[in-house]
Amino acid sequence: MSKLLVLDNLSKRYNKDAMALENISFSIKNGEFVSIIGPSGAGKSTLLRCINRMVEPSGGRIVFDGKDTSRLSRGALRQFRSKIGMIFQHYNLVDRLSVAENVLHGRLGYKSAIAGAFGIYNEQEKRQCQQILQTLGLSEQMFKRCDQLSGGQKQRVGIARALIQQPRLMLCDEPIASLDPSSSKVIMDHLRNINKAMGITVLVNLHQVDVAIKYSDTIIGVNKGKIVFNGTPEELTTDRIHHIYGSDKGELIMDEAPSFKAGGAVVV
Ligand SMILES: Nc1ncnc2c1ncn2[C@@H]1O[C@H](COP(=O)(O)OP(=O)(O)OP(=O)(O)O)[C@@H](O)[C@H]1O
Repeated sequence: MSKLLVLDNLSKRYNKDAMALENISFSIKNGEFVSIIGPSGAGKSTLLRCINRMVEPSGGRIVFDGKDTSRLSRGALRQFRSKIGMIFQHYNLVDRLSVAENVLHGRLGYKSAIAGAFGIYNEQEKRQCQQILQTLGLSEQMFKRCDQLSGGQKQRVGIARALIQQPRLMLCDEPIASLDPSSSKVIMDHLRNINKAMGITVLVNLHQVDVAIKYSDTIIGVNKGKIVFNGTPEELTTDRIHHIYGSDKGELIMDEAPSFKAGGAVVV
C-alpha cells in the first residue's frame, strides 16, 4: 500500500511553553485505520490539527499524497484541505441551520466566496447530500434544525459534512468522547464502514484504549508530545499501555458497554 501521509520530525511549541509535540515521525498508508491514544494533554489534538494546518507546526515536514504541505500556495492549500475531512468532539455544527445545510457546508472548500456566501449548491451536490444522509441513517432528519438532534445524530451530521468533501483522509478528534456507549458504537461502526467500504483513510484520537484495539489497524501512543508506541493492536500489551499512560493508571478508565470489548482488551 502506498503512503498517504508522512510526518517527519514534526514539532509544535505554543508560546514559550514546553513543546506540545516533539520530533513526531510516522507514516500512514492509503486505506489504513489508525488511532492515536495517550493521556490528557499528551498532544493528540495538536497533532491532528497540525496535519490539516488548523494549527501551524513549529518545525518538521508533513507530506500528504506526495506533496510537502508547507510549500503549498494559498490555492493549493485550500485544495489540500478539501481532501481532509475533520470531525470534532463537540460536532462544530451550526445549530440553527438544518441538517442538509450543515452537510452542504462541507462543499464550501470547493466554491467561490460568492457561491458559498449565497449557499449556492448544484443538483449533484444536493443528491450527494441526500445519499450520504441515507447511508448514515439520517434521511428523516434532513430538514430538521441541528439543535433538535441527539449527540449521536449530531456526530453523524459531522461525518456527513466531512464525507461530502470526498476526502482522502478523515481526521477525527475525540469523536465519541461526548457520547453514550451505544451512540459511540454507532459512530465507530460508521467510521469503520467509511474506511473499509469507501476506502477512506481514518486517523482518530481516542481516550478509550479498548475502542482503539477493536477498530484500528495501527495504534500510535503519545505521551508528553512524543511517540512512545507505534504498532498493531496485538502488540499493545498491558506494559506498553502503562508506558503510554505513564504511572497515572487513573487515566485508563474503560467505561464502554460490553459490546465494545475486544477479545483480550486490557482493563485496568
Ligand atoms: N492553543 C493553545 N495554546 C497554548 N497551549 C496549548 C494550546 N492548545 C494546547 N496547548 C497545550 O499543548 C499540550 C497538548 O495539548 P493537546 O490539547 O494537543 O493534548 P490532548 O492530548 O489532545 O489532550 P486531551 O486529551 O485532554 O484533549 C498541552 O500542554 C496543552 O496545554
